[in-house]
Amino acid sequence: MRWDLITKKLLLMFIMGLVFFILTLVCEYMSRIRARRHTKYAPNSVDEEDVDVAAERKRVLRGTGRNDLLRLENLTKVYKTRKLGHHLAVDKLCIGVPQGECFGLLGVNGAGKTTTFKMLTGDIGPTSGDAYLNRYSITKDMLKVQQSIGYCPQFDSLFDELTAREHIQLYSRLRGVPPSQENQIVEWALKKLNLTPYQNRPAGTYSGGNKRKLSTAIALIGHPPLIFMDEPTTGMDPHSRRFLWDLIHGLIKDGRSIILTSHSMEECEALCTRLAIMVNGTFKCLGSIQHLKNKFGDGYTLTLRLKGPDLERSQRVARRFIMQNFPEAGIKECHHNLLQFELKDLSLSYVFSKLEEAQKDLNIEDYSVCQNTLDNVFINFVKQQTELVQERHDSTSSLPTSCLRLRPVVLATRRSTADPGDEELLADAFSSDVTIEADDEPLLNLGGTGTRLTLLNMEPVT
Ligand SMILES: Nc1ncnc2c1ncn2[C@@H]1O[C@H](COP(=O)(O)OP(=O)(O)OP(=O)(O)O)[C@@H](O)[C@H]1O
Repeated sequence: MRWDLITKKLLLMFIMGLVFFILTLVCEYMSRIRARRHTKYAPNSVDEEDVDVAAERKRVLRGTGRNDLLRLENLTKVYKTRKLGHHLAVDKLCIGVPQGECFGLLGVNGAGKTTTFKMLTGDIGPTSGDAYLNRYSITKDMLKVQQSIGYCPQFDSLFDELTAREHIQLYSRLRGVPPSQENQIVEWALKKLNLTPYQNRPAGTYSGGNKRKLSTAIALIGHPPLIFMDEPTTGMDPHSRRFLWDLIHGLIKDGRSIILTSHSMEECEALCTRLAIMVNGTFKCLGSIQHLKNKFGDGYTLTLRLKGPDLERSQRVARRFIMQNFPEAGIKECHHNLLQFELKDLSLSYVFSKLEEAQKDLNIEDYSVCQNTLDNVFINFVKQQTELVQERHDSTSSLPTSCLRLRPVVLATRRSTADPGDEELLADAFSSDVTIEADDEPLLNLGGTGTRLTLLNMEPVT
């Protein structure tokens, strides 16, 4: 009788276990199907990528870059968010970075730079693909990888109460510096980053620039062969910036490799041996600065500022004139009284003579013709990111979808200090440097200003 009861209970437990197991399998299957349905893959597939990016992919995957210090093989990250489902932040990156190279990662807010760093430093795991540092895999030997890297994160992760000296001591111990060498390392780091005058002050009292210096000092402890620097000069004055650039040059000469993200072309020109521009998690171009300038920086940008009571009409007339006289011209910007065109294969004298002739008839206030630089190349690539972000936002909100460019009309800062002037600032920033965060309510990140505004409503720009 008792055995009967025990057998029944065991049978019941087994059946419950089986049901639970089947339910788990069903849930897992459903979530995979949902993931596949919701994951937004970048429109630019590997087949359509730039020849230099494709060549690097081939080189890395063929194994020719086996001796590179850092190797990324199809590194991919998909974030899972409540509002947007699955969001592809980094898409099959392939790159090899040899010893002694400073590699620049450029891209607007939200391009996927920090996510790439986070995967390489073990902050988050990749969804697929792998990366190797000194042949150690980030998916299998993260501890070994972490021993060989230094990381200066985008946001200083410092303890307000600790001094610079205490920070360096702390991280020296964490990195396993022998006690006999600790003092020497601390003095070296303080001197190297010009922090000696502040060594005994709590880090909470430092200026933004000195905090960045301390974060850099921490990244250098233990002499790592590879250092990740996420916007290292943000908040630094020009003098401190030059100082840090010299330091980075010294590190490269020493044979260390550096992966740097920056929003400054000038910084990349000063430091990077090669760079890649990242858009929507993929590389859009890759190579030395000179190569990218030669490849993408040709032609001119013609900017017209129009005047007159009927700007719409002036715009129509000006566009017709440009298309008739410079049929190869492509429109770049059309905003209020400003029109921008890209001109190729035209002599400057021809452009100027035509414009001088027509200046009055076209209601042109003033105009300029300038040679395209790497900045223009960057802005052109970056527009693709802004447009995709905008599309994503449109598809997840009830905002008007007919117009790509939108102007924010109701704003509130994250803090409760909404300033009416912000609206103008935001309208300006919106066309160039904007992120709508995927995991939060729509937020606009005003590049450089550090301001984050919540977007409550939008209206199409007419
Ligand atoms: N924890 C997260 N959950 C969901 N989505 C995220 C998360 N972190 C980042 N993202 C999204 O992934 C994309 C890439 O973000 P990432 O921070 O890597 O960009 P970034 O190029 O480093 O930008 P920034 O220049 O502002 O640092 C963005 O669309 C961002 O909204």
